[in-house]
Amino acid sequence: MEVIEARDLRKTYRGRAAVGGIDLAVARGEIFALLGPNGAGKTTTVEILAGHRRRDSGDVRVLGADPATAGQGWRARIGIVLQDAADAADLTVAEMVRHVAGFYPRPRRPGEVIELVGLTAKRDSRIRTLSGGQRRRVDVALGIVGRPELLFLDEPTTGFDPEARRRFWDLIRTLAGDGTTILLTTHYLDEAEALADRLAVLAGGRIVAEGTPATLGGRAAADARVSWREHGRTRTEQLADPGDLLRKLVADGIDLRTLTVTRPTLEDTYLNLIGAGR
Ligand SMILES: Nc1ncnc2c1ncn2[C@@H]1O[C@H](COP(=O)(O)OP(=O)(O)OP(=O)(O)O)[C@@H](O)[C@H]1O
Repeated sequence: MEVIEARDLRKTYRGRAAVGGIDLAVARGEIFALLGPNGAGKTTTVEILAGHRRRDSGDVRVLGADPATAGQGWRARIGIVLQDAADAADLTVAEMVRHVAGFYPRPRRPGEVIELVGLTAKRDSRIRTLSGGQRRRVDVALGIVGRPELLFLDEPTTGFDPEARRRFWDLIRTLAGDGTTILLTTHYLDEAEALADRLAVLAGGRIVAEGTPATLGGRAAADARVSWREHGRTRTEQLADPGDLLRKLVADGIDLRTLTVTRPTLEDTYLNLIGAGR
């Protein structure tokens, strides 16, 4: 059974469609990424699926229940890291994590969670004294402390330094490996590529493409771009199968240190899709 199922999900704000009829299916243990430009409808979608916002129409099942009417027992099974996380004022990291752990029937140990997000050295610091990236790590800690079956992450790594981001990726992979289902939004294409089993690109409230990072938008079948230096000039050719050209270049004795063969990056593909979606 799918952990998240949505059919023809719609939400309008003052006559403007923020989500204009999307279908989603996410299986248990899957990491699913929602990509899309600012205002595409990602947060609205996540908030509806997490039971934080009412939809106008569409069929939605999340962990077997309708998020619009599901109760406390259902809420205890999900974890949420939203964009505008709560302001924790005067509590320390450890106090806050312990406090939130108290809402769940089977929480992780607060010390373990603080360690997982790399905040052990800051456990007794007041949250308001932390840097932006450190506060975001507290948000992630609060999202996972309840040992959720399903975790919603809305731009979770904004403000993370590169090391914290890699550490977060490892954490997400470990959680998914243990069977946690994860729906995340991100503007970092490398993050989507590193983490997502599948992803969907939203533009203007609609899904314009869906697939794996390797196949999205026909990426796997895209032409290769071959570039090399010859007679002091850079030459470039784009072609489906570069085999013959490469053999010829080798036979011609070109300087192989100048040779590159590339396919469109996920970012190239994404930008193409967004352009096409407008
Ligand atoms: N509470 C609200 N009232 C009115 N309009 C809203 C509200 N929340 C979102 N919108 C509008 O709905 C559209 C989708 O917003 P949403 O926040 O879902 O986009 P997003 O893809 O998450 O963007 P971002 O990448 O900037 O976070 C936008 O045009 C936004 O202005």
